[in-house]
Amino acid sequence: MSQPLIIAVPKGRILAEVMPLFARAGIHPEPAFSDEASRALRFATDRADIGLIRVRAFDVATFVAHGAAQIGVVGSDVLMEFDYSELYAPVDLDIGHCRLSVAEPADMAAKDDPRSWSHVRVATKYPNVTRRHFEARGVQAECVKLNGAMEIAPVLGLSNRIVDLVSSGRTLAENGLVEVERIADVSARLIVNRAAFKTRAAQVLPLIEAFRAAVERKSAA
Ligand SMILES: Nc1ncnc2c1ncn2[C@@H]1O[C@H](COP(=O)(O)OP(=O)(O)OP(=O)(O)O)[C@@H](O)[C@H]1O
Ligand SMILES: O=P(O)(O)OC[C@H]1O[C@H](OP(=O)(O)OP(=O)(O)O)[C@H](O)[C@@H]1O
Repeated sequence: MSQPLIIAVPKGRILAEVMPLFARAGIHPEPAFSDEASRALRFATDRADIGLIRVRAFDVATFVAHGAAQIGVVGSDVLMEFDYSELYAPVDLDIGHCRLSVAEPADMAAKDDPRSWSHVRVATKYPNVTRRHFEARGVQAECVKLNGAMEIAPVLGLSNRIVDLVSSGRTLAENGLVEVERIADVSARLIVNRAAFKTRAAQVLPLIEAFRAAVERKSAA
């Protein structure tokens, strides 16, 4: 038999939504996979031809782009940030919905007009997306790279604005911030390494179809 395909899945918040999707696609991981306390990184499934690895959300794209895993599940926010040409994203999985937005302190927003900006200092986990977004409208963005807790940066003077994911808006509100511009809507995608897509088509294509059908079954339910 050929080598098992490796699917990279992000730990953290998407995992809970990924599990039912995998079940609908006919893939059942060993129990330790959904146990966040487990220290294992690699997991078997009930299919001998499919193994899973559980890695950080931003690293899923890197593992798949370099061919260390052939398939992955990752937010479109991560794909936008890395822009890897080695990745093909054939299926929108309709999970992990949120948006990537610019936010600033509420008192600043009350007197602010985004059309007047020429230079902004932004704390973000997404410096590439942020620079591209502002460049497209003639604004120079100076980015301070953080890996989390962006919302605390403005009040401490680290930046005057942030670019981060927003879902309910609760994190912004509890930190005195308001959303002033939406950069993109985000959802999780199935990604495939382009080389594996060609060289292992017999294994990869049925799996893409299984995930497509799993998403359709969910929206029909
Ligand atoms: N509030 C949210 N609502 C819905 N989806 C979200 C939300 N925040 C993040 N996501 C999606 O989940 C992915 C992983 O986010 P998560 O917050 O679990 O990562 P993280 O904890 O920052 O990851 P890590 O600690 O591994 O760097 C994001 O890339 C995004 O696509
Ligand atoms: O609009 P809300 O519903 O409040 O969601 C937005 C928050 O969710 C994400 O963080 P997460 O909770 O994943 O924690 P993190 O800072 O560890 O990434 C994101 O970075 C925001 O901080």
